[in-house]
Amino acid sequence: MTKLLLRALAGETLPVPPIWMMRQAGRYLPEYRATRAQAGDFLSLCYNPDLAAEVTLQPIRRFGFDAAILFADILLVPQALGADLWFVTGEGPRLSTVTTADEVARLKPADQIHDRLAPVYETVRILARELPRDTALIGFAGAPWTVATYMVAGRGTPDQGPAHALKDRDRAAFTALIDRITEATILYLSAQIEAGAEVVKLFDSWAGSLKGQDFDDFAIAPARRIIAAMKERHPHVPIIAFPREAGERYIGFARATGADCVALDNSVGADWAARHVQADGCVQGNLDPRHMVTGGPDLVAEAQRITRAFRGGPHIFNLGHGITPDADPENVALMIKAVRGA
Ligand SMILES: Cc1c2[nH]c(c1CCC(=O)O)Cc1[nH]c(c(CCC(=O)O)c1C)Cc1[nH]c(c(CCC(=O)O)c1C)Cc1[nH]c(c(C)c1CCC(=O)O)C2
Repeated sequence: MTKLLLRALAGETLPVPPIWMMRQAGRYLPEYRATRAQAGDFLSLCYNPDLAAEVTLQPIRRFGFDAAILFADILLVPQALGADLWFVTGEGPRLSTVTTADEVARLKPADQIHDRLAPVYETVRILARELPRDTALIGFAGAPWTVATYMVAGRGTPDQGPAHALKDRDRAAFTALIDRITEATILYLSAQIEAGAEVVKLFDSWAGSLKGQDFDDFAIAPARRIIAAMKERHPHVPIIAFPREAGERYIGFARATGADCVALDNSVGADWAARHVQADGCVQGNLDPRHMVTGGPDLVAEAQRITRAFRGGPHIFNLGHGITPDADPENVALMIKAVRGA
């Protein structure tokens, strides 16, 4: 029997949707915090294949999710392209910045990323061996726009202002940056698939800040290019695209990019998305991650409402964004029970 996640991605309408959670390996789990302490810090954990595989498996053991997502980070690609990367505890990522055509040109060629990323491929190989037979393995990368917002600003920003400024001031340099990330992403995802990833997901967390033609040029076009290259190299590997906060632009996104599934954030209504997005194929989402903190009957009611809203077509149950460190693991168990018993 094929894995539930792969059946949903192939377009099958299932009586009970497969379920997994963004950031399911993370700080809300005491066993994650212990393994991270053993690794020393977050990046050392990402580059330690045994420990990265261990934290990937922890939520599978505890909750029995239908999918595991490789433990790594979208910012490993900029680092492999030559940017300095470090994490400031309690604040988030910091990178050396790329803000001129010269600095873009000085990044490493895309085909030189593999030395740095080899430990990630090893993590995938370990997982492909060790996961339970019913659990699908998801690889991932950041989408070029989202990765570029961190490379230009050197950190996370509330409005992606620095990347918008570069795009508006020097569109050629910005486009060259997007192209370099796009090429690296194709090679990175292909290597993950060759190591054993069965599905890949593109995280465009800041897609919502692109408006009008910019959304077409920097959210749709790079995703379409990556997906076309992946379909040529690995035609049977499904691809999930997550253009977070795309709003109305979720409509037609799967057709425009070739994605097999569109992941929805929790700012769109499930009934609306069932009508306008699921009509084109599989969707993933979209419970507000706040419910993992607050729990109770509201959590159960919302999880069941979403499950029922998407019941008429292919659906993967997930949160609308990552689970937060203040979440209670008991609420995760409650969510799974609500969805599987809905
Ligand atoms: C924007 C982005 C990043 N990383 C990622 C995104 C896109 C998705 C999203 O919007 O959340 C994606 C990501 N990051 C991580 C994964 C692993 C797989 C998963 O469990 O989903 C994935 C898929 C681990 C992580 N990546 C990070 C953590 C927490 C680090 C820690 O243990 O201290 C984890 C588990 C750190 C990280 N990494 C990043 C930031 C901004 C931060 C700091 C914020 C935070 O602390 O939550 C960049």
